[in-house]
Amino acid sequence: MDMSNRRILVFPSAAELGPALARLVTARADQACTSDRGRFSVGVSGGSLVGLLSKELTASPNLDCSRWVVGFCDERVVQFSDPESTYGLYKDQLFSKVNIPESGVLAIDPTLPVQECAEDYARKLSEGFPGEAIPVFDLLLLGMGPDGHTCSLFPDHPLLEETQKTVAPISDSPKPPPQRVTLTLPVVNAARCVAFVSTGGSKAPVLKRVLEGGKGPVLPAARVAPSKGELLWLLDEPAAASLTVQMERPAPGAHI
Ligand SMILES: O=C1O[C@H](COP(=O)(O)O)[C@@H](O)[C@H](O)[C@H]1O
Repeated sequence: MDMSNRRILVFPSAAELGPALARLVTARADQACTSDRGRFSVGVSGGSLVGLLSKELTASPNLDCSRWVVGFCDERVVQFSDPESTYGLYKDQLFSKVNIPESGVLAIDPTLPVQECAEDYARKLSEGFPGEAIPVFDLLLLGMGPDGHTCSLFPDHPLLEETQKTVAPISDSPKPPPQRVTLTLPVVNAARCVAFVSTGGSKAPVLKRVLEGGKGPVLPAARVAPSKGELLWLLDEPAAASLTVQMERPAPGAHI
């Protein structure tokens, strides 16, 4: 796997990582909005990212999201009012506080059975990325669980081998809730930039395996390798504690 486009950026703590993440998102948004595309497409993940991203973006001065298209890297098939709903959390913490147009948020329909929900979300993505055989996001923001899963792509799961669908249903997620929809690896690896955000010492052992290799099957997060885009890992010191690979420690306020 070609790792020449991979950068590992380490910040003293999540408190320093957060503003750097916001600078990354806003810089990529400005770049995309002033390109021929005239808009910024970003895919967001759930879990710990929701709070961090929402806090930092809502604190960003003069944030203009009017030309953003937001998709979900994965989503739990539960009602939006359920605390497990990633959309529900972002709606409360981010979408309701910034000027993202409602039409710019590509959300699942949680009233559908999981298979139809995935098909419906795939159709929304296809309509949201007209003329693209596979949606090419400007930026995907990913998390990683302590088992090495990313999106809702879990270790040893057959969905890791999906090559045709852009969105897949999963009804046996080892992490609750069991029913979810997820972008597939071909979509993740087609993005212009993929940024993982991983913080805390509990992630250190899995990060070592994902970023440095080792025995055992390749974990889902280690299969993320954008074919033409960049791959960034934003870590805090506790998460990076066991790593011996080359890392960057950006100066405070630096653009990444
Ligand atoms: O279940 C999920 O977990 C992953 C990782 O979450 P984290 O809380 O460990 O950061 C997340 O990226 C994914 O979107 C979510 O559905």
